[in-house]
Amino acid sequence: MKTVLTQSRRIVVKVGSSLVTNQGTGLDMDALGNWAQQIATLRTQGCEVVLVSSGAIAEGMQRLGWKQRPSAVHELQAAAAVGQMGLVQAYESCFRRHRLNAAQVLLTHADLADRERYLNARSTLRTLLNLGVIPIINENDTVVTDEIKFGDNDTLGALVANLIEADALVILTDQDGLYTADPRKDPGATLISVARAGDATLEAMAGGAGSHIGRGGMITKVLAAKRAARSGAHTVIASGHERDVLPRLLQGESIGSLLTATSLSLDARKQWLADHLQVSGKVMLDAGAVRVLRNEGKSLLPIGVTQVSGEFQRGAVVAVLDTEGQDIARGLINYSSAEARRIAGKASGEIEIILGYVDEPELIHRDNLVLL
Ligand SMILES: Nc1ncnc2c1ncn2[C@@H]1O[C@H](COP(=O)(O)OP(=O)(O)O)[C@@H](O)[C@H]1O
Ligand SMILES: N[C@@H](CCC(=O)OP(=O)(O)O)C(=O)O
Repeated sequence: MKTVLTQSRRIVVKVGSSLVTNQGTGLDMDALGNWAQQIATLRTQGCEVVLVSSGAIAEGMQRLGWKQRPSAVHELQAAAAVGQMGLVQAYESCFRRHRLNAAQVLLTHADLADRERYLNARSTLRTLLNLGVIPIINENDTVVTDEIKFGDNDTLGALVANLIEADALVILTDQDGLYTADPRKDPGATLISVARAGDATLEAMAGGAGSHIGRGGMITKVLAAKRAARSGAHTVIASGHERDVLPRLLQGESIGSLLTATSLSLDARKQWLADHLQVSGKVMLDAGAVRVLRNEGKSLLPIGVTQVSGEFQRGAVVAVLDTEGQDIARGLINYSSAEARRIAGKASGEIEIILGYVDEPELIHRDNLVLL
């Protein structure tokens, strides 16, 4: 299992409230500074990192002088709004020391369930990563109610891993990893070092939050690993206090609990593509394009497309039809419907002349295409 994370080029790191706020006593600047330094190291090694950070509510409570976590949702939302200020300020100054820009991204469940907002979030995050910026994500607590809440940032971390097709999700917490039982309650509990993400026995071991600071506990981390595995991402649950935990993990060291995605990343991504997304448009192919897609496993080029229907944006999932109109594949398309109509039937070399720019020479890359 040593090599699993060494191949990671894009990772999501999630840090929990108890870590970020030193068990609710205020932002732990040393810890934040440490993670920023580790992330800066990963960037110099060519690894893209998205940080999902909790702690807004805990920090807000601290700033407002509240000793007890309120149960009223609007009070929690108010605390989050206050605390988020401190959180981003702190990260901003930590990353500045490494000459890295950070960006605040606040998301809700509805943003990732809605096709257009999902695509917008995805392109923004990809653009930030291309620009070398570190996106710092939290749930947009101000606008969410219980029904549309992620509720815990472990789930949000997994959805972000799906969104950006990350290779790994690293969940840093206040324990060394997943134990056979909650170590706060069972001193005999032992650490699980490797398991398969989605293994049902893990769910039975994982309990809720052991403190009043964190929300989800271990169960949401185990479920997040299962969800992240759907797009091929492996998950590590480890202690955020472990020295240089991120670079060491990416060097292949075994730290904490590794929950592996079973299928190959590409296969899993295709499965996820086939299973999880609605089709927003259709492209019809000529016989030659059908042949190369089916028999040679190639990418779909605009020249093989005879018709484009539906309205969609770049990155949408579209159905691919043969000459008879039969659904033969689906894939993530590199151009919007308006652009695709203009370049349909044209050679890839002509894309720039027609559109004035080229996003990709393929209409759908073979890695983003699944045959049905
Ligand atoms: N099987 C388990 N292994 C480890 N920790 C567990 C387990 N079951 C429950 N826990 C509890 O989960 C807590 C971590 O979750 P949480 O408090 O939500 O942290 P975070 O703020 O990092 O998300 C641990 O402190 C621990 O008490
Ligand atoms: N958006 C909330 C997240 C709460 C949460 O999920 O906490 P945790 O279980 O520590 O990851 C906050 O920033 O306080």
